[in-house]
Amino acid sequence: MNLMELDDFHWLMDILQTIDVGLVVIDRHYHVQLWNGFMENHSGHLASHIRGQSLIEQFPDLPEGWLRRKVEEVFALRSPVFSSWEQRPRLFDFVSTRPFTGHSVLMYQNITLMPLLSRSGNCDHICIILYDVTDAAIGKLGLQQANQQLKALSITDRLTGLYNRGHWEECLRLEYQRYQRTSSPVTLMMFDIDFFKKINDTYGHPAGDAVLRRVSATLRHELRNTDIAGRYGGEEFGVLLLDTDTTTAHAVAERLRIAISNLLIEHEGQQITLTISLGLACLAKSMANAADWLVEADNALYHSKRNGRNQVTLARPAIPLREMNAGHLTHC
Ligand SMILES: Nc1nc2c(ncn2[C@@H]2O[C@H](COP(=O)(O)OP(=O)(O)OP(=O)(O)O)[C@@H](O)[C@H]2O)c(=O)[nH]1
Repeated sequence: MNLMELDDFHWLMDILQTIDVGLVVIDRHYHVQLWNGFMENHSGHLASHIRGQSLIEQFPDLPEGWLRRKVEEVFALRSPVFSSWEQRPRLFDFVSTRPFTGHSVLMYQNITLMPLLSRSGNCDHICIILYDVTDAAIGKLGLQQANQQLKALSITDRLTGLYNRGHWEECLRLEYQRYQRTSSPVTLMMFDIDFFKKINDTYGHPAGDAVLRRVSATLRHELRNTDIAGRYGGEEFGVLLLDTDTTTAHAVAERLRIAISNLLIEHEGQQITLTISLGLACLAKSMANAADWLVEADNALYHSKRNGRNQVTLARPAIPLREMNAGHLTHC
């Protein structure tokens, strides 16, 4: 090596040592041959101590199975392999201190595994290149989280926490379409608080809001996770009871009716009781679209209202469910 080449070599070594990227060279037995300054700083292991040692033994937390698969792939194909933080957040559990917030988090890493060929063309070593992409990853994750929160807000009714009308109607259309493919029973339950205007007028609007929140909480408590509940209007609610035929839907509706009629809502020293009227419509092939389905359930609900409130009616033909219990069960 002449003097010029020696200078070049020293510069290269300086660069490798100080570059803000992790560089590790391993042989076929996973023994470390090169460990640069970045790796020393973040791992706490000096190059002089780790050189010649097994990477796997020195770092028991490494994802060994994943690393071995990737390394063997690089040796076999003699071409680089890349893994982004989105596929696997990190190879080494290094802590990163974020410059702007001073907040410590585990470092997110992009990884490249590169085959190193000897002058005779053999591939007996691999270089692991490790990029600290923590800031980009945290930024992207934050954005994703903000987008999820925005989406949740855009489909949620502020007062009750149930789905808002727009999103719930979208679910109604999707369930209608799903039924065309699967024909599995699905029942729509619409209900409305009885004499809600009187509650507002007697106890005040904030008390009315408290009633709406409590009714929604009771509804959530009575439903299965798969049921889809939304606030349809002021004091009207819609629930899609999935995989539920008329008989089961009736049991759900009655349970809800009784639970609501048993509520005693305390608001600023006042005790409020209430009832609801319900309508059920099991989806049938004869219904031309989701709007038809909704009309059927709404008609059943208004039948309950006209018939004295605090009761359940099944659509087509409108039958109060008290009669169903007496043996007049009609399926739609
Ligand atoms: N507190 C409160 N009241 C609301 C809200 N949205 C709608 N309302 C009220 O709900 C009441 C609905 O009254 P009506 O449509 O006459 O129905 P109702 O008094 O429940 O009578 P029936 O449905 O026939 O039993 C109106 O007074 C609305 O102002 C809300 O978000 N909060």
